[in-house]
Amino acid sequence: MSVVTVRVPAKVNVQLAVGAARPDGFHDLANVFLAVGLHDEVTVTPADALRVTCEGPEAAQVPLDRGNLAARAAIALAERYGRTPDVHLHIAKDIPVAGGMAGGSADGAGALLACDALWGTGASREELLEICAELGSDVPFSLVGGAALGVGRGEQLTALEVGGIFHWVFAMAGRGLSTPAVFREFDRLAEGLDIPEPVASRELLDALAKGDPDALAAAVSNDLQPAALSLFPELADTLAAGETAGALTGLVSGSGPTTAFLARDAAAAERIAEALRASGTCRSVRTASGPAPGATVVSAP
Ligand SMILES: C[C@](O)(CO)[C@H](O)COP(=O)(O)OP(=O)(O)OC[C@H]1O[C@@H](n2ccc(N)nc2=O)[C@H](O)[C@@H]1O
Ligand SMILES: Nc1ncnc2c1ncn2[C@@H]1O[C@H](COP(=O)(O)OP(=O)(O)OP(=O)(O)O)[C@@H](O)[C@H]1O
Repeated sequence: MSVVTVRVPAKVNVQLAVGAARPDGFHDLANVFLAVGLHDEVTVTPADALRVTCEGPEAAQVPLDRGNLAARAAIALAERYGRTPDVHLHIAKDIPVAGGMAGGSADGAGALLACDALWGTGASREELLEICAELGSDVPFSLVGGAALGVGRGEQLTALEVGGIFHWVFAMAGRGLSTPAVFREFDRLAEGLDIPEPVASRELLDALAKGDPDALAAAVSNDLQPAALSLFPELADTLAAGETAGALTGLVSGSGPTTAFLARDAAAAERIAEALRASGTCRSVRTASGPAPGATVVSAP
């Protein structure tokens, strides 16, 4: 009997520039991802048939059928290598569900790497990244971690240099937001407007390379934020509470509704977290720093 466990980080989008809707319904992006130290762990064990279980405070919201991204990853890898995906996938979930932090994508990348190690397929990194891109736009980044610019629908990655550790506070909201619904709201708000091609900000890339939190705070942006706020107006109160508490900046993480606050250092992050907890404007608060490594095998036979 063998068992493989893979640890996978969450992400925050420090820049999310969104272009007009494409004919296939997706949007071209300039998506600057930063992996942060909140993790899910996916453990894979041989079994008689494919089975998914999940533990963690939000486990009840995670689908356990073949729609789970971890199950889809196992099926995709098995198909490619002409075998059956007879495994038990267990997810220890710490990344908020439907929070805009790529929790499902993390489980997809984690299951892929875990099954690959268990089955010894010998798949190349490129092949694994190709399967990730088929599973979802955020999944390739969950595999590679660190910091990267994603173009196309976000799946075509270039690794970015990061010159320091950035300290973040994440405020989890009382309910989730659906990613497709937020993109649809973006389209509605963009109606009649001329949407420019999405491009990465030079100032932002320089701030990351220098590891300079003040410069990063001045350069972050999220084109999905107005859409997320339109669907979830109370997020404005959370953003205001974080900024009042001394965050260098606050923004919606990806499609939301998690809000992310950049702090100057770890002590400031703890102070901001305490103030956010006391503000009553969010369900829970976590601190985490980044960049964090991508999907990593932490225990294997
Ligand atoms: C908002 C982000 O999390 C930012 O990193 C991602 O763009 C979303 O990535 P994801 O959750 O992996 O998204 P996918 O599973 O690929 O797509 C879900 C849905 O989001 C919308 N979508 C996603 C990515 C993209 N570039 N354009 C889109 O319009 C589409 O409606 C799509 O059907
Ligand atoms: N392993 C999984 N974990 C969580 N949700 C999953 C998983 N697999 C499929 N889902 C489905 O995907 C939906 C979105 O969940 P997820 O946690 O990935 O959102 P998200 O963090 O907002 O994603 P992203 O930041 O990539 O847009 C959930 O509501 C759930 O129905």
